[in-house]
Amino acid sequence: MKMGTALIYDEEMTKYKLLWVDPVCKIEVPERLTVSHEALIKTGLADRCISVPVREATDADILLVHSEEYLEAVKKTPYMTLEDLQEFTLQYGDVYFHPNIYHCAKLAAGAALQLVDSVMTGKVRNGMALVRPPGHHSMRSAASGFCVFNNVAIAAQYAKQQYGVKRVLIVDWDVHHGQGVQYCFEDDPSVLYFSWHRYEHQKFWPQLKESDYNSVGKEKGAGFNINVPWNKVGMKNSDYLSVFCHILLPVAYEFSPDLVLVCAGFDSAIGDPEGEMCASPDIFAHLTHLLMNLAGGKLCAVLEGGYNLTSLPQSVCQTVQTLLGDPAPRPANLDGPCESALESLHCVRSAHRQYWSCLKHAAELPTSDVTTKRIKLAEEEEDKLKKVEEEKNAEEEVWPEPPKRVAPAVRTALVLPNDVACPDGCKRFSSSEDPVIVNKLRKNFLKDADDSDALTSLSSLIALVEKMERNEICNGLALVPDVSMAMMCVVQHAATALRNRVLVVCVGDAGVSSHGTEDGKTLVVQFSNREPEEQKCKYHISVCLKKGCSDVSGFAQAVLGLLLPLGYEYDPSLVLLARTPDSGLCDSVWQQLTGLLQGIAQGHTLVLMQEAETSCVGPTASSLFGDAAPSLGKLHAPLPEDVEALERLRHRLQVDWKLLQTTAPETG
Ligand SMILES: CC(O)(O)NCCCCNCCCN
Ligand SMILES: [Zn+2]
Repeated sequence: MKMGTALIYDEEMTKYKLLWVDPVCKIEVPERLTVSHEALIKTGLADRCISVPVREATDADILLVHSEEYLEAVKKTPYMTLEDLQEFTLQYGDVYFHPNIYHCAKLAAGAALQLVDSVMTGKVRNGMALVRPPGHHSMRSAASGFCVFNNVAIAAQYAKQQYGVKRVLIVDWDVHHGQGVQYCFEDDPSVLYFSWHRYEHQKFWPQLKESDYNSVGKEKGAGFNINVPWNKVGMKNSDYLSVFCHILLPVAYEFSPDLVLVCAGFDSAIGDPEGEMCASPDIFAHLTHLLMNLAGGKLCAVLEGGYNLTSLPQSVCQTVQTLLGDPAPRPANLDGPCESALESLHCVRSAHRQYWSCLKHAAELPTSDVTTKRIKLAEEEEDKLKKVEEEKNAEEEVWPEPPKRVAPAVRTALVLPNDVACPDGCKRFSSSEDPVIVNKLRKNFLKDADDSDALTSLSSLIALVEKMERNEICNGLALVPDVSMAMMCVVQHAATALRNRVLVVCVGDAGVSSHGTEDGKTLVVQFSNREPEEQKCKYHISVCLKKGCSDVSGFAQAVLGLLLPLGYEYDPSLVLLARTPDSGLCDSVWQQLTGLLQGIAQGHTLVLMQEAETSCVGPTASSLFGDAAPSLGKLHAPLPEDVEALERLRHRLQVDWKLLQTTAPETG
């Protein structure tokens, strides 16, 4: 059952603004909210959401995070004169007050609480709250960075108190460090806070030492605070996806949260005057998708920053459209993370290797910090030159409108033997016996050409692939007599008919054809417990796990840290996911895999299973249909030999596949 997506917005939160001259604060304008909401309406996305009203956070709600003296002080601001407001503002940094901002700050925090209520009571699956003032900089007794109350921190404490939530993941993709959130939870192991942020070696606001990668949390909270500093501007989609695949997702799956809160700031998108990054708005479709199979899909996104009135609404729409379950657009040319991002990736992974078993084998920090210093000096030289360059063209950033994301008329089609029931919501699919297809199949594939039910299922399969190629059907599942033959048949058809590439993911020991791997039309990634003979080529990758796919955490780490980056970089037009009965894969892991892979190829995932596996039809169909996969629960440590094998494999493949890199190449 697909539950809906909540949208929380109230125009009252547009009714405060900067009343005096302050160049730092002038970008935080009411139009940020109106253009975002209007875009959701214009695109028809708002109508597809469940509108949930805001409410005012109560004093008790606010006191979950803030001190009484701070709350009492803010309570006085509605009655202040302009001079008093300016006076009051001076005690804080990079923030402004207004007679109506206290009211709006209660609504912003209340909106986040309404979102938590809607998700935790099962009224909706996920949702987004469009709010201002933002929250993640505000601290126990201080406003900061346009923030008055810490909306997301309050929501996390509220979820724990009201719903007994054990573990909350907070993902902060805003381009600024949410120091307020870090301070609130740094000794709290029940809240994992992840933030990336423009840092430039502490030169960028709020210029805190504790925003660096070595602030990992304190006491019991050690390991539960992850800072990814961007020491350069211009970070792109590859940089963001690399950090998700090699830091956030492996740790998030090990942590296994009961609820995911997103500090959804969009100043990390291209065109933003604060971030000066180069990631395109559609990247937020992928970031959102990659989080949607955690916590059984319970995801609350709360707006933080975002100051470019063109990229902000585009990014908001990309996020909401993904929450609604629409397929993500294909990621434009991912060319691998930049050197500075790799440096940060390496530092973060090594700072956290002692806390997370998935990072256990991350490379050590560069021993001599001479290296880091040398890199820094080189970077500073380079930056000075670049700064001149940037001044010139900062304002003229242009980027293409994100591509239209049309959800096909039919989401999931199933090719099943007649005696197998079709799960509700999905469409049973069988093709009209197209003589052309039938003859080709007879000639090329079928040993005994009169094997009619093989013929039927294969010709239906081909017809289904063609409908997916025409985007008339999003994804599909086929129960076939022979998985290897069906795979070869689809791959051969795809190689000729489909304009584009096919990613073949094979779980278990089915014989896999290497057709198309020599010229890159096909990328095969096979998971099994059999030691591969020598690695065939760049496009035929065998992942050997000691216990095959039956070891949940080993398999999960292989999917997150190897398969996903490969799939994103390869950027196929079809994902063929085949499993054989010997795979040893449990349903929930299989559903996670099926869910995650739908972020690739615009969701065109075709699952092939042996006819005997009828018990797996239901779980597979629900994942293909867009239901969130069940949580895997806390992951124990993967087998050391598996982690080492994965690290070796990743190290060898990263020469060809840039998104597999996790450390900066040894600088000469
Ligand atoms: C919610 C938020 O994270 O977007 N607030 C950003 C506050 C920025 C403060 N000024 C920085 C001055 C350097 N340009
Ligand atoms: Zn920000």
